[in-house]
Parts: sequence; C-alpha cells; structure tokens
Amino acid sequence: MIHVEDLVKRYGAITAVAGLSFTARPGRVTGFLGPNGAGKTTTLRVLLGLDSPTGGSATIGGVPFRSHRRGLRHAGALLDAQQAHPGRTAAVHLAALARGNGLSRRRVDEVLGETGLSGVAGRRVGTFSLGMRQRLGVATALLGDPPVLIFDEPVNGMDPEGVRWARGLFRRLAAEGRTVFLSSHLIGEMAATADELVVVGQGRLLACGPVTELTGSAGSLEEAFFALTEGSVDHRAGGAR
Ligand SMILES: Nc1ncnc2c1ncn2[C@@H]1O[C@H](COP(=O)(O)OP(=O)(O)OP(=O)(O)O)[C@@H](O)[C@H]1O
Repeated sequence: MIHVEDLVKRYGAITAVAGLSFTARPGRVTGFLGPNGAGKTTTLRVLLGLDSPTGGSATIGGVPFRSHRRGLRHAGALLDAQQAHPGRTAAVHLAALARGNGLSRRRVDEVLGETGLSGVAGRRVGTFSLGMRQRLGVATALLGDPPVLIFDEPVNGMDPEGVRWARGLFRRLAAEGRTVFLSSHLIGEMAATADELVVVGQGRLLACGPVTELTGSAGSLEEAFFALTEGSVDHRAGGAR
C-alpha cells in the first residue's frame, strides 16, 4: 500500500507538490498521470526517500521508505533507466544490489530471466539500448520480490513487443496481490494497463478512481484526461507557484 497525505514539496520559490493526498492499493495497477511539471517525479522521489517532504507524508506499507533497512524487499522502483554504471555488466550490477540487500545470487538469475536479459547478462550496461536499460531497471525493481512496485515511464524506449511484455508483467504483479504504481504520459498504455488512476496537475490532485469511472462519458481516457487537466497544463513546466 502506498499512502500520500497532504504532501507538500517546495524547491525554493517553486512548489512542486502542493498538498497531495491519494492511496494506491494492493492487487491493483494504479496509474499516475499528469501534464509536464505536475509533480509526479517529485512525489515518487519523496516516496522513495530520495527527497524530504516540506510537509505531509508519503509512506509505503505504513512507514517512510527510509525506515526500511533492506529497502529492496519492501519496495522496488524504476525511476531512471540510466542508474546502472555503464561499465558494469547487468549481472554484476544486480549482484551488487542483491548483496547489499541480503538477497541470494539465485534471485539475480531469476530476475534476469523474467526480464528477458539472461542472454545479455554479461554485457556492459553502457552497450545496452534504452529498452534494454528499462528492462534492467525493471529487473532491479523485482530483485527483492517486494510487495510494492513503482515505475516511472517504464516503457519509454521499449519496442512494441517490450511494451506488451511490460503490460503483462504489471498485470501479473498486481494479480499476485502487489501494489503496482505506474507513472506514464502514454494515456493509451494507461487505459490498457491500469485499474485505478491518480491524476495530478500543478502539484494538486485533480481526480482519482477506477479508470472506467474517470473515463465516464468522455468517450476515451484521453478525452477525460484533457478535460481534467485543462487549466493545469504548464508548457514551461514551471509547476505551481
Ligand atoms: N530539484 C528541483 N529543483 C527545483 N525545481 C524542481 C526540482 N525538481 C522538480 N522541480 C520543479 O517542480 C515541478 C514539478 O516537477 P516534476 O519533475 O515533479 O514534474 P513531473 O510531473 O514529473 O513532470 P514531467 O512529466 O515533465 O516529468 C516542476 O516545476 C519542476 O521544474
């Protein structure tokens, strides 16, 4: 379970998140949607303890992520596909993380297999395509077999086969009872993958609920999204001030 309550995050004069509250539940794929600069990445960073909130709270399984000793067992995340050191092989990258989190070496082979990377496990990450790096990011998130998974733009750079694979994976992870939280600009992908949506604009909640409910009479999720975010689009990506 992910719970965000009255979350505020300011960077100097910029308010990136302006009092945001929502919950993402186990067994569901929850999509996190919003225009550029809406505060999505900032919210994910605070959730994962990479940034401190200015106010309010963001918890995973009822506690801040930082208070988990072996974080990868509690939540797995893909925030930035460029995270792995380019000079390391995929297997070495994952093995180092496994060691640091008290996980077995066997788990490395399992997630490499699950993400279709077994054949390239010995290759340096610097030689990977963006789609392969995304798969490695997904493998990293899965490493600790966590109950909560957070993905920021996970299918960015993936080919159609990769996108279909990722969609199936997210659905399966939710069917296993995990909380799957997915941020993406691809509304069609959200419509095909998510059960629930959290829509934000200028750091505030615009709507949340089942995809079917939010689509409502708009005809498509895309139309519903534009109607919801009208007035919240900031082409300067300057956020709420
Ligand atoms: N480290 C930072 N310092 C200053 N401002 C920041 C910082 N991080 C984010 N912001 C600002 O906070 C606002 C929200 O940014 P954020 O990246 O969270 O939005 P987003 O919804 O993820 O956008 P996108 O869809 O473009 O990735 C933006 O105005 C951004 O410029």
